[in-house]
Amino acid sequence: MSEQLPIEDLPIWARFNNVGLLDVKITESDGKGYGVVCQKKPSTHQDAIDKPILLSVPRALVLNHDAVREYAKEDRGFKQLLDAVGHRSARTDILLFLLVQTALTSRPQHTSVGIINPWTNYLRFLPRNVPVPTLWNGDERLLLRGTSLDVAVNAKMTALVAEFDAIQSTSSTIPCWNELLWEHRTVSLRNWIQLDALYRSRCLELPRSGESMVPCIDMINHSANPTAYYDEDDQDEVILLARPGVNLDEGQEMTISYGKSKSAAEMLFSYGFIDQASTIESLVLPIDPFDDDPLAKAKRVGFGEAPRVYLERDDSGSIIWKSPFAHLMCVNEEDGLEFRILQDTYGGQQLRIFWQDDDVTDRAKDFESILEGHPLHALFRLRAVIVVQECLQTQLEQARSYENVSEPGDVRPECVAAAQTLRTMEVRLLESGIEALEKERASLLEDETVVAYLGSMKTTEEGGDDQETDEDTEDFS
Ligand SMILES: C[S@@+](CC[C@H](N)C(=O)[O-])C[C@H]1O[C@@H](n2cnc3c(N)ncnc32)[C@H](O)[C@@H]1O
Repeated sequence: MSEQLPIEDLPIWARFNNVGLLDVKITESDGKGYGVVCQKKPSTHQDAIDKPILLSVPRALVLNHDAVREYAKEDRGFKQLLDAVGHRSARTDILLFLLVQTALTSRPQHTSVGIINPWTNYLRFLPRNVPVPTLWNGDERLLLRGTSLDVAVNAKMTALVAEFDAIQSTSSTIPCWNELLWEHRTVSLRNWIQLDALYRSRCLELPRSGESMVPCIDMINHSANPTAYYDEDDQDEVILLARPGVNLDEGQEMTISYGKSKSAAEMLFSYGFIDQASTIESLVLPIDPFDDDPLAKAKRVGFGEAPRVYLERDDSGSIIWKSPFAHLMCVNEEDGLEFRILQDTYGGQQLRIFWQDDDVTDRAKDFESILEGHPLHALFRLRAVIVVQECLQTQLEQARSYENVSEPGDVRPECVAAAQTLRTMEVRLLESGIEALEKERASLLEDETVVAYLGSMKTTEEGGDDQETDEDTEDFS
């Protein structure tokens, strides 16, 4: 990337591009990078007397999937690139656009491809370092061991490398793009990782236009008690407004909420910080089918998404958990589960999941409710409870084993602190989760269908093999 532009020059860029920095300025904010500060008590806007507009951005500057498609209509070269390596997701198309802008800022003089637009220069104002873990160094990422982000961040790094390699290998076969992007090493994997971090940490969910990057409004920081909010007005602009009842003073930092339902792990992953005042206590963990389950592969493929356990503490302090896959893991052919390969109309084959002879493939994500009407539901639930409890226990042991490990090598104190906060929050939730599951297990063991089932199993086993103990019988559940 070419040299970063000083934030003091942003008002000039804003004026050229019709961005209204009304009563606000963008400046350094203590420990949070840049921020938006109220310059004088906001004046009222003619169209909204009681809603002072603090910042307005023309729609033409909003960057989202539609904007990238529009840009491709004007720039045939970019369309060629997009057709060759894009159209995989909105995110990758937007990152591709930003990668090209990055290259254009340090364009070798003789290249002709690529059209300069307002984002080419805006990108030069954005911070090079975003504190998200994908931009932590290898030693810093080790700090995440024992947290739910360990696997997630490693998987993300692998995905970023694969995305970048695919773009490089295909686009280097197009001479003009090879010249701009690769011949002079204008962009690198580091740029791709930076752009991914910028996108994730600066994307806003606009009420009408959906996920978008909006210049200048993306300079506003988060608070659990925000003073401002953004909206889209009838003049086709994205605007920043003071929240009703908020009295802004000169010099006061404006803040918005980045969302109330994000976990600590999501906040750290997407934004690089954890605000304990606004995160919900929740956790997502991977879960693996039993090694000795002959249907393990079919269950994984048929389920159609990564098997997970979701754990959350709700507003009243109660623990809620959910894991449709754990329920699927715990039923088998003898319970009424079946997998069939069906031929589709195009001659292809499809793996379908059947439960009690009903095709439930399209409802697999809701396998917990599928089991609900069954007479042995309590027994299936008990099996799932045991599986999930074990999963939480393993994660808790891992988290604890890294609690007092001394920090490896070259690590920044802010990364140590963020990883520590995450681990502490996750340990607390895991402990509560295990306790709640223990109570549920005890109560299910008293359920009359479970008692009857376990009793019948015991009788059968005593008849067949005198060596079996009560404990073995219980484990079977
Ligand atoms: C949308 S940008 C906001 C502008 C940003 N501060 C900048 O320098 O460009 C989001 C980033 O700002 C920082 N940030 C925002 N709110 C924060 C907060 N409450 N505490 C710490 N960092 C914050 C984080 O680095 C986050 O990834």
